[in-house]
Amino acid sequence: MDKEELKRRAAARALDEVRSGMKLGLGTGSTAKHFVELLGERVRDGLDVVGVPTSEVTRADAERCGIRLTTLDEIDRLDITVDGADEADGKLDLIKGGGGALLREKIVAAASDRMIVIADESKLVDTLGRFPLPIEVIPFGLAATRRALQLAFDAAGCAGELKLRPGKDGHAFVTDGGHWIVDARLGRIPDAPRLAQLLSAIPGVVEHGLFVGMASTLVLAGATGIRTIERA
Ligand SMILES: O=C(CO)[C@H](O)[C@H](O)COP(=O)(O)O
Repeated sequence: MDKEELKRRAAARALDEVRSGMKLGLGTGSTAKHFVELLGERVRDGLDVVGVPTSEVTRADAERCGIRLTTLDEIDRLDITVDGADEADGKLDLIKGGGGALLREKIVAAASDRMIVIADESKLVDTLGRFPLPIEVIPFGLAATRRALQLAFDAAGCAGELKLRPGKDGHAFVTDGGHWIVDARLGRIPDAPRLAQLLSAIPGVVEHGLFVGMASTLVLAGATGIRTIERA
């Protein structure tokens, strides 16, 4: 089956959890975009929800689909965030940020009672790390931040090359928050919670793409059907 069809099926399954009156976090990426489009169809049929987008791209998509939007300055908590992931393991820890929206995605997920992750089954891995780990950094002092990152990788039992993410214009990719992203090719992250802690302690790191203990449900679509994994 076509991968886009699998992503849409996972998105449709997450939509089953949505009720009128809910406040929703709207993720970023090609899978989350399916959710926004399907949600838009339901809104046109009368579903009353309000959303907080996790990127300017998702904001534009949601507006185009007629979804009412708000901000985390106007409301306290969200009922559910629905977002994609670059990788997920069996404990529901994630790598996110392939689309560069990890900072807003993490802020929105942290403000949500539930985070439902939607993906095709190729995103499920035994150990995180095959997908390069996105790390959002401040441009100032980048070389010092890179050295601190390598020390953190050593301390967490992993190693790998760091690459500044290029943008379309050949310069560095700039996030919605005005920062840069370095992608760490680690191959294998043996202890994601430990690495997450070490990365969060580096002054030049704004946020990193390890989402540890945040997802409540993982919806995986495969050729044989939908599998749902709940946090233990
Ligand atoms: O974290 C993300 C964006 O920052 C996305 O959720 C992640 O990259 C997955 O994207 P896709 O659904 O296109 O595979």
